[in-house]
Amino acid sequence: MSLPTILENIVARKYEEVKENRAKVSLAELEALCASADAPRGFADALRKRAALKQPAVIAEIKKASPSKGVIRENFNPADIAASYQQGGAACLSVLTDVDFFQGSSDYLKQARAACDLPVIRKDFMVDPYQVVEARAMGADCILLIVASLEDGQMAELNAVAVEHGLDVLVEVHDGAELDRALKLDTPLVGINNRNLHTFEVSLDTTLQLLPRVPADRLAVTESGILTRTDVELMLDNEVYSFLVGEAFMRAADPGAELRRLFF
Ligand SMILES: O=P(O)(O)OC[C@@H](O)[C@@H](O)c1c[nH]c2ccccc12
Repeated sequence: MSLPTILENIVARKYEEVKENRAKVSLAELEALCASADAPRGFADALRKRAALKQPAVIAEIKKASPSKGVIRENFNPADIAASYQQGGAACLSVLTDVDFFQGSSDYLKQARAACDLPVIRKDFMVDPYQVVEARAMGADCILLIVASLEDGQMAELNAVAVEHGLDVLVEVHDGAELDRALKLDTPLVGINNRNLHTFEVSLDTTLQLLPRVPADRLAVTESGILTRTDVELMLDNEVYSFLVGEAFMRAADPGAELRRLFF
């Protein structure tokens, strides 16, 4: 038997976390919180608007640490970073809410969203409809579905709950088989993760190889490992306008200024 990969460990922990959270706040209570939450800001629309003009549509990520890199940023104030990203020209934000592996928090998402006008994706490992409702209750505008960690039926259910709650969905793939499965969902945003979540290997070729197989009515978002102006130009030359970038910004003293420098 082979050892479980990090993705498998995270997903196993998520099922436990959902149980713990449900014992503290019931689904009915979450639904009530959704009713009083700020209206969704239109995550997919914000990206589409930029991409239609052939301008970079950047989802700027707020990430303190990751399993592959350890602590990425010490001076970590989500509200300041969010404001800086908006100044720098971001189209949307991504906030890690996973506590155990990424040192994230739902409070970070709330603080970041309150500090700007940008739509925000809850970056976490969704395995249960409870987490989708929780996402909307904390104010998220979009959720991530990672095909590598979900069955087809689960994905369809999570997607349906998201749509029902006014959330957009970014469905994330890493290879052709996952892309085929992702395309069964009726969602406009397809994320191509250049980082393999089982091995952590990063290659921008992942995006270039899968891109021809993304139908014209979907928006491809290249995710992970975008570090230099050369990386950005490679994507723009291939007509990829949507980007999800974390580390390159998080390591800069001024994350928004680094966004502007890399993209505009
Ligand atoms: O920091 P990077 O290499 O710019 O990557 C950002 C983002 O793509 C990455 O954090 C990510 C992509 N998919 C994920 C799924 C879970 C956690 C994190 C991720």
